[in-house]
Amino acid sequence: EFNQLECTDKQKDRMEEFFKAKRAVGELKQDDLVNIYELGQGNGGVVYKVRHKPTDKIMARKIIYLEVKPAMKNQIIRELKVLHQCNSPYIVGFYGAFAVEAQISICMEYMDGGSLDLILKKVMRIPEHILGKITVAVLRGLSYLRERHRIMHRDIKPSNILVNFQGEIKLCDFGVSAQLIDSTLHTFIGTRSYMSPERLEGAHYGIMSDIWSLGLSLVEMAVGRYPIPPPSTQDIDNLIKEDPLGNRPRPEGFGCYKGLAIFELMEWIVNEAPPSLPRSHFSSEFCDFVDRCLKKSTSERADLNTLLHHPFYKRYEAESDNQEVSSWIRQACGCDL
Ligand SMILES: O=c1[nH]ccc2cc(OC[C@@H]3CCNC3)c(Cl)cc12
Repeated sequence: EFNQLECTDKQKDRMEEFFKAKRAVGELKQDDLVNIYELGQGNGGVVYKVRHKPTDKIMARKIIYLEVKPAMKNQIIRELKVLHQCNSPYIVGFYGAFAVEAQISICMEYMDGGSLDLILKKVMRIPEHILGKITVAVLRGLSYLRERHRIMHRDIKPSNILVNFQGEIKLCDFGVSAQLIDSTLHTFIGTRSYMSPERLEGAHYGIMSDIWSLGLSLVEMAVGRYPIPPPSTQDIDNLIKEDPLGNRPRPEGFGCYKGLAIFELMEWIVNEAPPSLPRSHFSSEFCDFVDRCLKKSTSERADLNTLLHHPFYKRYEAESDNQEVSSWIRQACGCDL
């Protein structure tokens, strides 16, 4: 069976290409980078599309503003160096990190399809067969981080899953630097939480918390809105009936229902039943997959290995070409020229 840590020849070639480009770039310096435009905000920083002048290489640069003591800043830069060893077809490439005054810059592989939260803003929903490929990439990315680096992601959500026009799907913004995590914990801003009940309750949490976040992200991307409080079956029928293919651009104000305040939302996640997918619109394997990810008790929740043997994962892990995702991303970005 396909060991989720092995790569196809095509994936090996693409990673070799990246290493070659990275060697040409060498040591990153602030003055060698020029901003092209802002790609997005969130996760404690702003991400820019930048050009590395000496090599003309296009990169994504995340800038995090941190008022920390120099000793802590140096520790963060030192810990981020582990990213040089994080090489997988399912993890976004890393060129390097550096600090200038209160700014920490993390330079990464540019993904021209952007992050899935931005894609969701453009289309109504993501179809099940694309979510199947996303699931394969996320589970393989989580396996890689656990098997090779003994770390969990800590922040699985649509905005940390990136896609490109070649149809590749990769994870970014995982918690590799303990100091960076500590320094940014108090700065949480946001109106939604993908955190698991046990994590919200302050209990110990681990990889099983990433599984919950994956389940919640899949329900959101399948239905087309953040799924807490759970949309009624009527809501879902309206969401899907009015646009069965889920490709019409989102009308203004759609989906940003008058949501719960963030604290009420966290209370809901801890106290109420988890969201689920309606079997009327999604395959039973997909519904069962998210149900196993969204068990509130970690002892009932499926772990990574169980999910790697689930029929929903099995249905998509065999396909090795990215063609289907590539054409869907292009049409979603309105770029199928
Ligand atoms: O191309 C990218 N490479 C690495 C990170 C990255 C992050 C991005 O967006 C992240 C923000 C966070 C919240 N919404 C979008 C985009 Cl839009 C492209 C890239």
